[in-house]
Amino acid sequence: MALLTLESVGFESDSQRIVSDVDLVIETGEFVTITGPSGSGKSTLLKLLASLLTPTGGMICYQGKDIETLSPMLYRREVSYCFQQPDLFGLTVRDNLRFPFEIRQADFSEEQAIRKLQEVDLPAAYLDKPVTQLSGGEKQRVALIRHLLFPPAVLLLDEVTAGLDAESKQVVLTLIRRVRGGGTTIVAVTHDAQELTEAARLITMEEGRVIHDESAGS
Ligand SMILES: Nc1ncnc2c1ncn2[C@@H]1O[C@H](COP(=O)(O)OP(=O)(O)OP(=O)(O)O)[C@@H](O)[C@H]1O
Repeated sequence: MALLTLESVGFESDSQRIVSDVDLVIETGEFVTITGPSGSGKSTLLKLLASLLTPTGGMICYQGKDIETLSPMLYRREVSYCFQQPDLFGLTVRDNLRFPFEIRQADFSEEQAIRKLQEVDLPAAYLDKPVTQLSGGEKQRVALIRHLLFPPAVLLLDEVTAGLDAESKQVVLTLIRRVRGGGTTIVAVTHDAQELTEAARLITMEEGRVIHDESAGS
């Protein structure tokens, strides 16, 4: 089933065309990677999908509905965007993992939070660790599990393994595989060769346009 549909999507800023005429259909459960040279518009396309930017041309539909007509809060629960730089807030890991419960007006489950920490090889004691004491790789692991405590329908990953140490990268890739196995649709911007081999569909961008769109093995 078509989950996300892009029709002639474009984005201009200061009269500069950053994304031009992108037509794509992303089906439920797909794992798509977007690659291409620096400055080719990959992150901008992902931010358009996340509704963090609004297309200046064309339309993006989620389950057949123009995303501009959907509640931003509800859309962001369904379609979760992870930044390259982990966007942690508050004082501790607990503050971050409590957030997804708060926005759903649900009681915080320490057990669920600890289980998620363990999924990314972090011990239960990390719950009360100050975020300032985490390494870059640990911050990214916490940022990712914050997005996954309540699994989204679509996970948008913006170079989440870039700059990570080897151990964190493997932990993150294992997590992404598990998320994929759970049926979440994944769209990942990456330059990383290993991450690229994980995907079933590879989209290449150049100068704001999609120049290749192929399924693995095709
Ligand atoms: N809001 C904006 N206003 C003006 N220019 C922008 C804006 N966002 C991005 N750009 C420019 O658009 C181009 C594409 O940026 P984008 O970050 O999408 O590229 P990218 O393919 O993700 O690059 P990289 O691989 O280096 O992260 C760049 O030249 C960037 O400077």
